Amino acid sequence: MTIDFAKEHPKPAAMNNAAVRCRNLTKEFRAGETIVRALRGVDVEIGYGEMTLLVGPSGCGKTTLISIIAGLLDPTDGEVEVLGENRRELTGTRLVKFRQKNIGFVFQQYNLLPALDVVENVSIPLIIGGVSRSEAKERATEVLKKVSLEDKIHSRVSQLSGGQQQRVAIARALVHDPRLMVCDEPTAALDAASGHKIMELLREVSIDKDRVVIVVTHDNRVFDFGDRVIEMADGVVENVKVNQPSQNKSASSTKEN
Ligand SMILES: Nc1ncnc2c1ncn2[C@@H]1O[C@H](COP(=O)(O)OP(=O)(O)OP(=O)(O)O)[C@@H](O)[C@H]1O
Repeated sequence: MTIDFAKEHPKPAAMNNAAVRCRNLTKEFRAGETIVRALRGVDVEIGYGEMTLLVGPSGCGKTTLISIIAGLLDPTDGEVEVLGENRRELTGTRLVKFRQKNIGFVFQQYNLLPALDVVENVSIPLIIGGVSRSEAKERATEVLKKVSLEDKIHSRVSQLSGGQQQRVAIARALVHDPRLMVCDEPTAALDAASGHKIMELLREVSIDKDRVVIVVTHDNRVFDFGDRVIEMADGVVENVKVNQPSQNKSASSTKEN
């Protein structure tokens, strides 16, 4: 059996300097006799220096798309170019090194290690990349200052609020200075004020001509933060909305969480 909801969708206009380009991207998962077409021909471009939101109903393929872009999943077919590299040519050790150098992934459930303190959690990507423990801790402390957690560096993650844990996860994704940050539902578990703070932080990260931030979200409270909002449905891109700069909200009135 094949689950498919084929529709015709126009190709978007080409961007001069895209950080991510997907052309006719497909992804199929096989579950026994059933093939699920999670992506059914995605055409999309994402620019540098922009915060891009990926929105759409549950099961429309958002996590699958960002997982392919971040090199965590292989596509079934189609073309993907990420930061100038053809994804097809990134395999094995090359792919692992590319990810370590260029990609920061923020998971919805944070995926922090409870046995380690905050600074140790944030140091992990550097230590895996071969940086000494002392230098890793120094650099992790610098990033934790940027996310306003310098007073929590020796706390256990279980002692932090949801918003603070999300900031630790963002610090961990940022610590190796990746050019591409991918965040899966970063505000889903947070109250409005904490969610605003997280989006403000991601916006600051995205304002860099060499950097890209992609945020998957269901959370319509944060839609105005995106420079570009890509709407997906049934495994394809349905619509791309470009927000005017004035529409991108400031969260100056946000409370401390
Ligand atoms: N490993 C897998 N094996 C089989 N089917 C999968 C797998 N991963 C995802 N799918 C299916 O692919 C489709 C797209 O899933 P995906 O997680 O990308 O959607 P999503 O838009 O991120 O959903 P949500 O917002 O609920 O996280 C769904 O039908 C899902 O059940």
